[in-house]
Amino acid sequence: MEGALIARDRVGVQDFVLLDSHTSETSFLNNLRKRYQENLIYTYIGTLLVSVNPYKELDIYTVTQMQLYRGVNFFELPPHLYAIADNAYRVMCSEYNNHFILISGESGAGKTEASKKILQYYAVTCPTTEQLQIVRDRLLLSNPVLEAFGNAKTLRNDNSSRFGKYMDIQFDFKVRTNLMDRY
Ligand SMILES: Nc1ncnc2c1ncn2[C@@H]1O[C@H](COP(=O)(O)OP(=O)(O)OP(=O)(O)O)[C@@H](O)[C@H]1O
Repeated sequence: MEGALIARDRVGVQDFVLLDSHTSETSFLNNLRKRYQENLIYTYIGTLLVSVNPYKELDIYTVTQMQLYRGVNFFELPPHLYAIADNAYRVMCSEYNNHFILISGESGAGKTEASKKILQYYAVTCPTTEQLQIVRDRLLLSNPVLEAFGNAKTLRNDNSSRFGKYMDIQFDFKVRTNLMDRY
């Protein structure tokens, strides 16, 4: 499964830095198009992740995929949001400092969906306790409430967020250190 996934991802280059003509816009777009046609929506530029909205459900957000990316070094697996999320978590744990993930793009690019997928990743893969599970469920359920009040249909996006979003996820140090060996 893992081998097939990695082989399938060898379409174009996984990292724009590896393009022969890395300063050419045409090569950049060709690589993006080639990968997109194979449903490979993620490509790195170093540690930055470029994403193209697939506008269809892809089977790349399963729990199996989450487990695959958990604790694995950034460049060992095909580019994915989960690699970004996992890397931020691991570096936070090892360096004892705050990290942020900045998601930007035009309306309809997929920012909101990406932020939800990152939350889901943390919900599934991070050490937890019974009490934390309640907070986690509330956090995930807060999205539909925010969207009910703050989203609207526009020409570009049927579910456009009409507000900026800042999410602050705080991890409990004790839980983290107690359960760190499981990570
Ligand atoms: N990874 C994805 N897989 C499948 N569909 C997606 C994905 N990302 C986005 N979409 C589709 O594209 C639509 C628009 O995405 P989203 O609302 O996340 O865009 P946005 O960048 O937050 O836009 P806005 O700035 O207008 O709020 C989603 O409602 C969903 O149908």
